[in-house]
Amino acid sequence: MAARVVGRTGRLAAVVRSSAVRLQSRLHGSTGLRSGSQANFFPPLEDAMLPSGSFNNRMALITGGGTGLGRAMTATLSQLGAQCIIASRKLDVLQRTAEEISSQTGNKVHAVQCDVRDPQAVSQCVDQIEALTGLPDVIINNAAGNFVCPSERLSPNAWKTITDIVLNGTAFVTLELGKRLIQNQKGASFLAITTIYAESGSGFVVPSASAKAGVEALYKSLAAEWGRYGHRFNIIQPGPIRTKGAFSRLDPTGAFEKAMIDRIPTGRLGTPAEIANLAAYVSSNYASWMSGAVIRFDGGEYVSLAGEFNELRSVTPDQWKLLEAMIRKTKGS
Ligand SMILES: CC/C=C\C/C=C\C=C\C(=O)SCCNC(=O)CCNC(=O)[C@H](O)C(C)(C)COP(=O)(O)OP(=O)(O)OC[C@H]1O[C@@H](n2cnc3c(N)ncnc32)[C@H](O)[C@@H]1OP(=O)(O)O
Ligand SMILES: NC(=O)C1=CN([C@@H]2O[C@H](COP(=O)(O)OP(=O)(O)OC[C@H]3O[C@@H](n4cnc5c(N)ncnc54)[C@H](OP(=O)(O)O)[C@@H]3O)[C@@H](O)[C@H]2O)C=CC1
Repeated sequence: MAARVVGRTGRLAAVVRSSAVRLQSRLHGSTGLRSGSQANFFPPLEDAMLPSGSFNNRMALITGGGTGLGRAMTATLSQLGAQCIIASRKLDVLQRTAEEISSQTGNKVHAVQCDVRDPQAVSQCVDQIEALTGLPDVIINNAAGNFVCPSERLSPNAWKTITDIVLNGTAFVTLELGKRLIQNQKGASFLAITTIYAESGSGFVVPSASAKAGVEALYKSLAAEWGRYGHRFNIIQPGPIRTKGAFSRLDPTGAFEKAMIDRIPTGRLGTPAEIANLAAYVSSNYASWMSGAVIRFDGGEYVSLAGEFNELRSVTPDQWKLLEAMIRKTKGS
């Protein structure tokens, strides 16, 4: 009798395992099955969400605003009436983006060259901003550097490069602007763009994970300390959103993208316009009671990766009947 039960259990386990493997391989195959079906429930909306004019007479600084997600945030804020300043290392890229967005929205976008790793350059950049627009009402710390690399291959300078851009760069920009805003008794909204693995840590992007975790500690700390000066500090943790900057350094072959989509419950990547809408809301006066918030914006990827039993998604209804019967048959421990 015991042998029969054990035999049957073993066969069932094998059936469940092989069916899960089949399903997994279908999901990871080129058809992109889950992104083709589940994603239909969650279509991305691309229009600006807030009422037009929500940022009239407001100045916004977006670091790394020339490309990718920073560019999308700049476009949305500009469309909503803000005068934007975008700052990063490549002036030609910034100028091109500034002209394109200005010509579409009719609102001025200024391009200012700045390497956020250099505190002197940051101070000069803020001088320039003060001369151009006055101190900003909205600051989005979006600039970052990253690449996948086994930690044993990282040189000291590789570590320093990423942590300097992400943690020190964010700190230099935030402290320089914060001090001047405090001196001028002007309130402001500060937003930092981190990542879902700032919370969990992640192998193969260890300098980025460490620095982004530091940025989160910085912003949560200042939310508590500088509310008295009229400053709000919030954090958005995006999940994967296709940009050239991120995907060329984190998924250079394109092989990883399918696996990411397969584990995201909403069945697709995010879009730059979606994060731009969230950033606009957090930076707007509609969110004036929001400070110290950490907003995960990832289509459900984080919880999908974390849950011990989430792989059971691949068990079929027939297999569940068998599993349930086995569980119900169990008496005692
Ligand atoms: C698929 C997406 C899913 C999820 C995404 C989740 C999170 C995403 C987070 C992000 O931050 S994505 C944004 C990514 N964007 C960027 O990185 C844009 C800016 N990046 C750069 O400019 C470069 O990539 C940079 C970060 C390397 C900085 O450029 P810089 O010119 O200042 O540095 P160097 O080229 O001189 O390199 C410095 C140092 O690092 C070593 N190094 C560079 N690349 C690698 C590598 N791929 N692997 C290992 N080491 C690398 C380089 O050799 C230098 O060290 P040494 O001097 O040689 O010791
Ligand atoms: N795309 C994604 O899937 C995800 C992105 N993120 C975060 O979103 C943000 C935007 O990333 P994304 O748009 O994808 O990638 P991009 O590579 O397009 O953006 C990074 C920006 O940072 C700027 N930058 C890099 N180094 C410096 C520096 N030393 N000084 C000033 N600016 C610098 C770059 O401009 P330049 O080269 O001109 O200096 C670039 O515009 C980052 O904070 C990233 O960590 C988080 C999770 C997921």
